[in-house]
Amino acid sequence: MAQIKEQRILDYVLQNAIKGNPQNIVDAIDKYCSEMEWAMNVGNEKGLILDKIVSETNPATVLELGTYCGYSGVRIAQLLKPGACFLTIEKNPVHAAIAKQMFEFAGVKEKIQILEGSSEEIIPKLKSKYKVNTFDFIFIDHWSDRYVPDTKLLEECGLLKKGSVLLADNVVYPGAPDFLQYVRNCVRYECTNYPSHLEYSDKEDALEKAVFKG
Ligand SMILES: O=C(NC/C=C/[C@H]1O[C@@H](n2cnc(C(F)(F)F)c2)[C@H](O)[C@@H]1O)c1cc([N+](=O)[O-])cc(O)c1O
Ligand SMILES: [Mg+2]
Repeated sequence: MAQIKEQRILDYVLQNAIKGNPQNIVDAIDKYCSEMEWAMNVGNEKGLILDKIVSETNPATVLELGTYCGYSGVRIAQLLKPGACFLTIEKNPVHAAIAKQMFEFAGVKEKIQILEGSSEEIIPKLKSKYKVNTFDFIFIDHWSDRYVPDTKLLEECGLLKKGSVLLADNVVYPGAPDFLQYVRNCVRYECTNYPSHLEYSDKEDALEKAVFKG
């Protein structure tokens, strides 16, 4: 038995999913986490909402905060047009190593770059070090107490442009009340709530979309 849950999820995928088939890998993670061990992947119910919003946005530049095992990274990467730039920030080196292997197995490693470190240290360097101008789509799925400070940091660093789409997971459970309060009361965002359920659970949860108005 692998020593940590995230390694067991990766092992299950490597042994049971079809290499180079992103959707099959996503389905395998969902099967393992619904039948064997719960894990904090966005899951399929919220994942289908994520897919729809990514497809509608058709982003050329994507940022994800909170890679974890790479589940949402694989979901998003398979929807991106050729040449799109996808950066994902992960603070935990063990999670980053697992996600890297997940992306390799899924065949999306050329589409997505894992940046290891904290958001507060990496976001200010994105323009200079990673040649990013602005992001078309940002998926926020890290610690909920970082949602507001990181959103403000993205604004301050000039990484948002008119029409940039921010999509935040878990705004109901575990909850991000200060984020909802911030984006819903700020004239610079147009917000939409997408009620759903917590992954692999019947608990209520929701995604919040906040479009930056410039
Ligand atoms: O805690 C949850 N998510 C936190 C997610 C955390 C993941 O994001 C990474 N991170 C931390 N900082 C950064 C950055 F980017 F700042 F560097 C990245 C952490 O190392 C971890 O891999 C969660 C919890 C529940 N739940 O039901 O408890 C359900 C969910 O869907 C969840 O996402
Ligand atoms: Mg989440």
